[in-house]
Amino acid sequence: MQTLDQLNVGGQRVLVRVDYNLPIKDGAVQDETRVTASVPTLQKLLAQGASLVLMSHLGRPKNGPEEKYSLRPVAAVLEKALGRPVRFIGSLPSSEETLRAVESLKPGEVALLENVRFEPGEEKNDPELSRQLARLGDAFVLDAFGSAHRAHASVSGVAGLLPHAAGTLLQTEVDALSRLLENPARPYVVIIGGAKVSDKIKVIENLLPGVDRMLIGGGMMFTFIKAKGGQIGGSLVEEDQVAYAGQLLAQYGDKLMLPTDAVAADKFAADARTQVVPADQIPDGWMGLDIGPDTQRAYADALKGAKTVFWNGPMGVFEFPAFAAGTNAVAQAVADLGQDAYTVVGGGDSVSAINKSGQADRVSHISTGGGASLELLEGQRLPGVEAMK
Ligand SMILES: Nc1ncnc2c1ncn2[C@@H]1O[C@H](COP(=O)(O)OP(=O)(O)O)[C@@H](O)[C@H]1O
Ligand SMILES: O=C(OP(=O)(O)O)[C@H](O)COP(=O)(O)O
Repeated sequence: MQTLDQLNVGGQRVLVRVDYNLPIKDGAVQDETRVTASVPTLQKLLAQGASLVLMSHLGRPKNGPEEKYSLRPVAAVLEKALGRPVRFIGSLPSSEETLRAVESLKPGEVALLENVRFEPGEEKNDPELSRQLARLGDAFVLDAFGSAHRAHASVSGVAGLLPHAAGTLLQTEVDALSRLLENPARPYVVIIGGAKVSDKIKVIENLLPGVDRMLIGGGMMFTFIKAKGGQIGGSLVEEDQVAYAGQLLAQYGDKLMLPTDAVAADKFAADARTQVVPADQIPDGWMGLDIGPDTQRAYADALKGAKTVFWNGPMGVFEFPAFAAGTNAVAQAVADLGQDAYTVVGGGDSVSAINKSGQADRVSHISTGGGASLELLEGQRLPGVEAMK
């Protein structure tokens, strides 16, 4: 990839794609890792006398602008992390209003644009949107490792239209994850959970041949349990992928570990009634929101002695304390491996969870990308990385 040193940005306006898709609850940012991780790149560009136009997505808005997906709360977080004012530009990134606003930036000034996914062309990688975004800078820097697997206008589309380079976060992440690709020390254990089941179940097949064990938790578990004929009540499931999950179990059953028990809830809420049940016997009207105590012990045992670990996706709905025990138990087991293992935890919510558990300092690498890391680990070329070559 081209590096920042290969760009001469003094006096220029630099368009920077960051990943500020932060976990936000009731308007409050829950975890700032993705912002603080971007600061070295931003400081480096500012030190060279550039002005900065930052763009990111937040969540998955489907119908244009919506207040709950606004990046406005992130501007204050960035201001604090950067120690200088940040101008939030609330108009659509492609609009003339945004162009006029960024044209008035002076060297050393920083602007944050509104959510690029409010633009219908963003996820379609619409060339017209890429052209409009390219007007906002003299050069383009990609530092959004967490989005590098998306061939979207603000990630790869705009790169072809401006002199470009990878930011230091993107570079550091690719280097840290490459260690997992090149002869990982064994046993190598991968843990997958979370809620983005349809995205992430696809990478499991390509990861399985290279790992010694894969532990499944979170919302991911129920598609597998259903494939085994289990009863999953109202739990998260990807019906289209049940047959595929069955094939994976038939081929790799010896490597794949599934939960034996789960914490079931009578509603998706912090104050739900709960009960621990066998993971394949979730009653009708109930949903599985965490792995149970037997599974926590079994997963901690499976992690003992591991020399390489990659974890993406919380084991349960850790945002509610009643469903955080599974995630915390796995965080503890990964952290307890200490210096004897190379341990990587990645993903917006997974990082938020390990920070909350107090174990973050004890893992080798905290990655800002979940899906991006998984795609890199299964050997795929990431559109963002390719665009920076
Ligand atoms: N059993 C479950 N049912 C529904 N959602 C779950 C379950 N377990 C975990 N989750 C949710 O998964 C989300 C994180 O998933 P994901 O985005 O895939 O992870 P990451 O951001 O770390 O890549 C969390 O918000 C968590 O509440
Ligand atoms: O949070 C992200 O991915 P992750 O949950 O896999 O870490 C990235 O910002 C990508 O978001 P997307 O999966 O909606 O494209």
